[in-house]
Amino acid sequence: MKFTHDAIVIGGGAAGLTAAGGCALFGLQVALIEGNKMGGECLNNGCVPSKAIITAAKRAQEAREEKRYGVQLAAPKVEWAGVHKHIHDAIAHIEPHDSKETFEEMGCEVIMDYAKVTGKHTVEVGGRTLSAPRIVIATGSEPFVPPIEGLDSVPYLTNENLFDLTEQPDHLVIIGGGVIGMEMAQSFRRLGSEVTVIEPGSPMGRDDRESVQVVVDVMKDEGVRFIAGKGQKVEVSKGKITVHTDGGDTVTGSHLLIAVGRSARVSGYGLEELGIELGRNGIKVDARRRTSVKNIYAIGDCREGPRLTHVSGYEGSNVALEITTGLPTKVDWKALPWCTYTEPEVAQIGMTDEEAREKFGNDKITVIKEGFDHNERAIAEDSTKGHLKVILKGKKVLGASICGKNAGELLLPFTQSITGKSNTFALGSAVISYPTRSEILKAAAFSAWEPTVFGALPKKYAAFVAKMRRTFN
Ligand SMILES: Cc1cc2nc3c(=O)[nH]c(=O)nc-3n(C[C@H](O)[C@H](O)[C@H](O)COP(=O)(O)OP(=O)(O)OC[C@H]3O[C@@H](n4cnc5c(N)ncnc54)[C@H](O)[C@@H]3O)c2cc1C
Ligand SMILES: NC(=O)c1ccc[n+]([C@@H]2O[C@H](COP(=O)([O-])OP(=O)(O)OC[C@H]3O[C@@H](n4cnc5c(N)ncnc54)[C@H](O)[C@@H]3O)[C@@H](O)[C@H]2O)c1
Repeated sequence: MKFTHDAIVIGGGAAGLTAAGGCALFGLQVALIEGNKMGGECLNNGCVPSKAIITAAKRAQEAREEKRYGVQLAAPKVEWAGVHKHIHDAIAHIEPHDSKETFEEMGCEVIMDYAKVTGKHTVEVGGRTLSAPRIVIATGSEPFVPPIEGLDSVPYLTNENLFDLTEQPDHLVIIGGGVIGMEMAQSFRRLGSEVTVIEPGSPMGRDDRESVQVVVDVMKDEGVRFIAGKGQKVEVSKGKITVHTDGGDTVTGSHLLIAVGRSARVSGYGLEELGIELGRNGIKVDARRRTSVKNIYAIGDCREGPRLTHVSGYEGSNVALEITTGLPTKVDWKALPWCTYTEPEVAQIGMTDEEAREKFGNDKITVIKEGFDHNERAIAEDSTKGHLKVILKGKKVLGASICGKNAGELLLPFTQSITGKSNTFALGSAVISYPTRSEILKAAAFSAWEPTVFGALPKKYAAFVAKMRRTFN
């Protein structure tokens, strides 16, 4: 078969951009296909707008504590148009990093249209048939909308329209106390909306219990109301939305946000027809991110597994490396970090206390806990809420849970403790929680290695592997 490209990447979000960019920098012929907006969820409806609103909310909260440290601020006056502008300015500022032009400059052929996988090696897009030895699916996920009675006749928000609100909600009712629910609950409350969160289990269920409790207490103090239960039925009357829970509670608000998790985008573009195996919520992949059709990879939110921007980026670069070098490249989650950007932040790397005890048994695990109330910088800054917990098996670090100001920035040393690698190459390829300032360290280390990694010799080698693959598949 004569191929049009060396690799075809479907999806221009964090996962697809990293995979396509990586392959192109090694000199491969890459087609990058995006049907909607370059940058995907993170840039347009996810991390960037959510972190922008968190910033506006922090500013309002700080001003609310009018008199502090002998300094007086005026009480906050929130103008929603300004908040909306800040959110969209942040998106516009970052947009060029992910643009069609940027990726064309890197050497990709960028096609703005929806793609369909039509065979093991073929993809149809915009009336053309493209072919390549390797295809990468990076189609992402969308908000899961649960089967709640009445929901189809009630206007509701998800992360796809939340950041387009042109007026501030009087009372935002949020179904789901996961990561989105908690970050948005605190933000809207701080900006002056009444907020109620409906959550059946423990909020932010994947995180360390003690850390989550600190945040829940802070949010309750700030006026967020929590209702234990599942959203079961919703109705709208005179512009107000009422949610009934399975526990018999009722709450009426002006706006409703659904934040109960994600659905992987797996249908409507040829996967079923090709017999690619699907799991409960996403494409099934092996440790190398190969699907059941081995020359087709699936990375990022569309496959089963963790759904985070830095995870999408990590998988994208792993797959690019495997495609260009021909060497198997497995993912490793031992040192996976993540952070929820509430105030205080809740950051995690590796195992939590509970996970380690469950896996190795109570007697094998030691947990060291240090409170920020003994940290003199925290005392001077009057931000002593929270702690650091290091989870050890013997002297080996299995994980760390941090709750406190800028907790996400404190994870990096534990990446090195868990992996045992600390040189600049390791730093340049470390998985770092997104978005944190710590990423600048990785960027600098990566830049130091860039001329070597994408130098003439590796490119020659990649060209040889690509030629072999075009000949022998
Ligand atoms: C509100 C919110 C806040 C978040 N905050 C954070 C955070 O702070 N930190 C963090 O790490 N993660 C965060 N996330 C998660 C993060 O946004 C996702 O994990 C990440 O964006 C997934 O990237 P992806 O490339 O896998 O998928 P996506 O970004 O969804 O990209 C997939 C792309 O594929 C395109 N596509 C789909 N089908 C086709 C097709 N057939 N043909 C062509 N194109 C197609 C889509 O249009 C889309 O652009 C947040 C998510 C949300 C919703
Ligand atoms: N800071 C970050 O890294 C960040 C921020 C936002 C989102 N994200 C990513 O976005 C994804 C989606 O986040 P999310 O908050 O939608 O999902 P989530 O999985 O974090 O939380 C969903 C919550 O909804 C609850 N729930 C389910 N059904 C319900 C019902 N009927 N009524 C009430 N509650 C119900 C669940 O118990 C759970 O706590 C996650 O994969 C996350 O990784 C990451």
